[in-house]
Amino acid sequence: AAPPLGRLRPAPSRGGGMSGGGRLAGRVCLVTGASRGIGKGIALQLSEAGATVYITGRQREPLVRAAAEVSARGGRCVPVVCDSSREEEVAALFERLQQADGGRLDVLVTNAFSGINNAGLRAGRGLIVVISSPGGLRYMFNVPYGVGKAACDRLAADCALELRPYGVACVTLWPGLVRTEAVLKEAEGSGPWVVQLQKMIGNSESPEVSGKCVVGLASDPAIMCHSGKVLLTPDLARRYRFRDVDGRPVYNYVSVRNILVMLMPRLTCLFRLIPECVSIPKWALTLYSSKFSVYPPLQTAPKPGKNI
Ligand SMILES: NC(=O)c1ccc[n+]([C@@H]2O[C@H](COP(=O)([O-])OP(=O)(O)OC[C@H]3O[C@@H](n4cnc5c(N)ncnc54)[C@H](O)[C@@H]3O)[C@@H](O)[C@H]2O)c1
Repeated sequence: AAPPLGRLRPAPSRGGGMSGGGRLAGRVCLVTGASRGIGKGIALQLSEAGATVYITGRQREPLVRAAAEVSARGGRCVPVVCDSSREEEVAALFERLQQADGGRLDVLVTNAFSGINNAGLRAGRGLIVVISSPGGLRYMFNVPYGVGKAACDRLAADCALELRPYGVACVTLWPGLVRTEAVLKEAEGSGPWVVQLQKMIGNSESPEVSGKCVVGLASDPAIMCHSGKVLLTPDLARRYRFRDVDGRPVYNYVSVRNILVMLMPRLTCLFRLIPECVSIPKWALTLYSSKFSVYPPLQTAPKPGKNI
């Protein structure tokens, strides 16, 4: 329903704050669902790189608060109240972009998520980054979560094919466990799942890691080589040579060593001999989720859990 947006093209630089000198100066970006969590982390990093960042959310107050934090990083931030599951609100958002920035949109990050699929399954033009998760590979949390993530991954792959002739890249980003406000609150609870979550939080990433990934992709001259792929935050951290905002390396959640340590913590000393950079090959991950292979011996699905 959205009117077509401007194609990826070199942009004139805009004045104001750091936007004259940042890596993404003059770029116009839109991040859906950015009043908190990963969306806000991405908006913060895009702003720090000097971009104009439109952020959306359903409630004005938290969105305006987030916009103030995002602008403080140097770029221009425009908060727009918009429920991504409502067609008419999405159309109005794109209409506004069409008017305000001459219809240009360089980077679209579809992040808005509320456990329902019609919030995350829309697309536009430009560099499109769809935020998804390994829940797209196999059962995680509950049925709508997996269906939504698998659909997001497929949306990005198929859009990449159709948009390639226009020079527009479309990728999926899988963060690891992210220390969002919601995850930290969940970890304050109790129960076996919470105990497991608390252990995993030590190896989690900040919401700005996804932002650094998006900035890296938006500045990558070879971006078309990645179009259509599922990209993992630890892989992009290595490719674009960045660390988390606290200076720690981004945890490699597909590292053979890290997975073995998680499964058999008593043998940690032994597994430490395996270099962390040795990851499970992507083809093996694909086989793990193959629709034609026997599903792992789960007699019953675990009790449906909360989404992350
Ligand atoms: N947190 C993690 O550890 C983690 C890991 C991997 C992937 N992910 C994925 O990243 C995405 C973002 O997750 P998060 O943890 O930041 O979630 P979150 O709940 O912290 O934030 C979601 C944001 O989207 C907004 N939103 C929800 N529905 C919306 C709608 N209809 N219209 C507009 N905005 C809407 C919310 O207001 C909020 O700002 C999700 O797709 C999630 O599955 C999260």
